[in-house]
Amino acid sequence: MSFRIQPQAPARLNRCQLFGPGSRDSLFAKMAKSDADVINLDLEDSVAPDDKDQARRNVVQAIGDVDWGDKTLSVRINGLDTPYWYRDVVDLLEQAGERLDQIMIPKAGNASDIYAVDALVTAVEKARGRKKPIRFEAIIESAAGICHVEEIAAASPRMEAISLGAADFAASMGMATTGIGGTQENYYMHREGQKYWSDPWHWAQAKIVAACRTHGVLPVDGPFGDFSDSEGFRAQALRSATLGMVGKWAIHPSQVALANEVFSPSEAAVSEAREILAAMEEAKKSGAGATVYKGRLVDIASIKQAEVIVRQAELIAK
Ligand SMILES: CC(=O)SCCNC(=O)CCNC(=O)[C@H](O)C(C)(C)COP(=O)(O)OP(=O)(O)OC[C@H]1O[C@@H](n2cnc3c(N)ncnc32)[C@H](O)[C@@H]1OP(=O)(O)O
Ligand SMILES: O=CC(=O)O
Ligand SMILES: [Mg+2]
Repeated sequence: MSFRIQPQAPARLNRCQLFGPGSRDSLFAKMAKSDADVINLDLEDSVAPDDKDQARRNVVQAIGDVDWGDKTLSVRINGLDTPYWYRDVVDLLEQAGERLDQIMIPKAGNASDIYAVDALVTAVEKARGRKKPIRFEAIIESAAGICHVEEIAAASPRMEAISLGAADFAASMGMATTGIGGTQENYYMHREGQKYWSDPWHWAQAKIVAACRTHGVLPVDGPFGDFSDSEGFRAQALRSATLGMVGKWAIHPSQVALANEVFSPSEAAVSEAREILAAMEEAKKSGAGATVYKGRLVDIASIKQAEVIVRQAELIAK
């Protein structure tokens, strides 16, 4: 056991991140009125090359003009392999108001990618006297990104969240699919005439969760492309939550309520967690480190497990 205490991830709700193209400004007010905890205005892959400049102008304007309530407001800039990203950063920080909370860095491949954006953001913040430091979120969506996810999580004190981007990740890995997340037809085990579908995203998700938890960053599941398949979305989100992720993207408004539901602990789960904490308090009085709750072992580790659920419930109740 390391003597270093595992840092807490930022105490903010991140159950659903709703995306919308920066080129579709008619969506911004609808996004602001949604129940998503985080809004991602996109300058990257949902915006056609010819629309990049207009999308950037739309987003700069909307950051100040739209009432975003108490949501975390994030803009996805273009990748560092494009000619657009530096202009995204400079215009956002020079022209958009202090309401902007976060910049999302796509296709992060190593810590130097985060360092490069950090250097530019830091310079413009100082030059402009911006009071609120911009936070970062990154997307792991390449073979390099997943190999270097731990150094990416640790790359800057600005880092607050990391998502898995299933579409670009699949392409970079050479995966034989055009699906964005979810069950893949050909990824199954076979036994006695039956197919048992497995989860090709599992290992990448688990690796992201471990890197994030090591460095106090929020792990988030990315897009689920088939927005007409709500049960598929729910199943994917439940698996992500079980693995330790705190939320999931919505690429259509119909996915917001689903994500909020899955990443909010149920009343039953919260009651059970509180009962476990109470049972352990009783055990402590008699000097015991372990006791029996509903016929099963609970011990000091169970306190930490229960606290994860209670902390999330308290954040939601705020
Ligand atoms: C792999 C990746 O990089 S994922 C991240 C980048 N991708 C994105 O940002 C895409 C985000 N989503 C979208 O652009 C759109 O939802 C699309 C293109 C998928 C579908 O758009 P539409 O065909 O307009 O969807 P649809 O007709 O079902 O919309 C229903 C309603 O929701 C609204 N709506 C659609 N998308 C959004 C959104 N992202 N946020 C808020 N409202 C939305 C529509 O304006 C419409 O509103 P109305 O009932 O008042 O007319
Ligand atoms: O950017 C997201 C992805 O899935 O790719
Ligand atoms: Mg992508």
